[in-house]
Amino acid sequence: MNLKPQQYINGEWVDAISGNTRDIINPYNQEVIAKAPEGDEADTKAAIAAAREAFDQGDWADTPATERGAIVRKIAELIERDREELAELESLDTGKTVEESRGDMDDIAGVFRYYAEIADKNGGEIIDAPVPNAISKVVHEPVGVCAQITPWNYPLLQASWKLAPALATGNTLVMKPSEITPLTTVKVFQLMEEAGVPAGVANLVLGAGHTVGAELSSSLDVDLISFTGGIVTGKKIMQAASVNVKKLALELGGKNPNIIFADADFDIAVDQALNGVFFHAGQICSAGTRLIVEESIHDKFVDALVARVKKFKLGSGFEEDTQMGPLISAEHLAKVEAYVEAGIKEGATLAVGGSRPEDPELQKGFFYLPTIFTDCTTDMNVVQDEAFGPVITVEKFQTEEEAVKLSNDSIYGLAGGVWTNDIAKAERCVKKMRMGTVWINEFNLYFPHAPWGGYKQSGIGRELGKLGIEEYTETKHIFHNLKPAPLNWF
Ligand SMILES: NC(=O)c1ccc[n+]([C@@H]2O[C@H](COP(=O)([O-])OP(=O)(O)OC[C@H]3O[C@@H](n4cnc5c(N)ncnc54)[C@H](O)[C@@H]3O)[C@@H](O)[C@H]2O)c1
Ligand SMILES: C[N+](C)(C)CC=O
Repeated sequence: MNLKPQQYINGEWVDAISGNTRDIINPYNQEVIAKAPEGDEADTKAAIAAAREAFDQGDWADTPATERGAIVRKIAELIERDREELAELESLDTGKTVEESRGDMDDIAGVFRYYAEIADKNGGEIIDAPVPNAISKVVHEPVGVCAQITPWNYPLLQASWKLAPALATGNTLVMKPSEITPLTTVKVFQLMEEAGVPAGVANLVLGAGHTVGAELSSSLDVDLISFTGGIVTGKKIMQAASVNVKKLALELGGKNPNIIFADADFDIAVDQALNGVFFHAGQICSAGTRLIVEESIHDKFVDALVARVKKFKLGSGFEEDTQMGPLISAEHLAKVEAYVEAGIKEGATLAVGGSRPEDPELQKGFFYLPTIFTDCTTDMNVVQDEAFGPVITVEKFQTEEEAVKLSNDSIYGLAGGVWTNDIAKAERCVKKMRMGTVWINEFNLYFPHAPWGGYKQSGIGRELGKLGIEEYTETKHIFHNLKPAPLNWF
């Protein structure tokens, strides 16, 4: 690996002020692939000061949006140029297959391109004011200094959803990637420098959540915090951010229902139900881990899933025939194991999986077998809690109303799916499903043009699409009286 992970503060590549480092581990074999600086509060304060100075004294916010858009477009081109290197880094760091990482890199370049194109199409509007001799206009301005905190499962993809709109709209920023998967974010900051992002505009601090993340959340010099990660952390950030009433965007977890009606195309629904969960070993916020299957096809459907799951090829993300890689860390593996054990104790039936694989080749990695639980009911923790691993729970339903009711019985509201050939039924269901994204005869599809985010405890705000730009702008009303006159009241 050629990359030397460093922090990027005020246009300089630097180690941690403390000199501390953290080992970055390959989850496939536990080898140390890099040593990253372990920044802390001091590094974070320096990065915030640089971003503050660049916003308050620099030219970035006043740079014409077409010019900012051109730089964002250049970043997309550089990502496309270095696609293979980025994909391999992402797979080394996360364990996901290189094929998946290549797809991520294409999505990421697409996000930068999308925001490059709409950077200069966020103009204001003239209001028809209800008073004569006046001009009343609404303009959109950058929010200021943005803190951006990302998780380990889609490190660069989640970063791109924040970086591209923030830069396109003239903000300055400090990004903190997950401390265990910083590599592609470091690389993309190199590309941002090459693309011409001015010093101080985009800063990168590497380190832990309770130090770097907490400092970003509680700083009085940060105007907005955009966070993607777990619900527990999200709540802590929301509390810390109240110190100066920061603008807040939270993309949190999900426990996503996937409803299968008996009239769905059976083979397609089976195939997509598997894809909906087991990509990246289920470590996807929108994974369709909660299957809700019509009773009349339940047994046949589960049998078909189990038969397919037994043939999954687990292994290195760098081998072409690998379908599923390892989990991210020993700690996360232990969490998934505990979740499955708790499910068994609660009375769910293990249809397949439920342990680590025995294959000697896989013993050094954090592998867990794809797992399916049947006989599940909504009162079980295993149905309510996010496993964030390769585990499906299956519930049964008899009527459309029951299926919808089950799907909404959750503190989460990120995403959900419905499989049926009855168009009216599909539309009735998705209208009632309380989630930010709902797919009909599809699962887990996302693209830059459509907004992404959660209802209920899955978050606040939206990324992607035009709403993704709105997160990074303040709206100002300017009223200009062309014929001022005294009121003669006092
Ligand atoms: N809604 C979405 O689009 C989306 C996308 C990806 C992941 N997720 C969610 O992310 C979670 C998995 O990611 P994770 O384990 O990295 O989440 P996490 O909450 O543990 O960590 C996310 C980030 O927050 C930082 N952090 C931790 N404690 C912090 C604190 N006190 N203050 C500030 N920052 C802190 C971490 O260092 C990391 O960078 C899952 O719940 C998943 O559903 C959601
Ligand atoms: C938002 N998404 C689906 C790309 C990743 C969630 O973990």
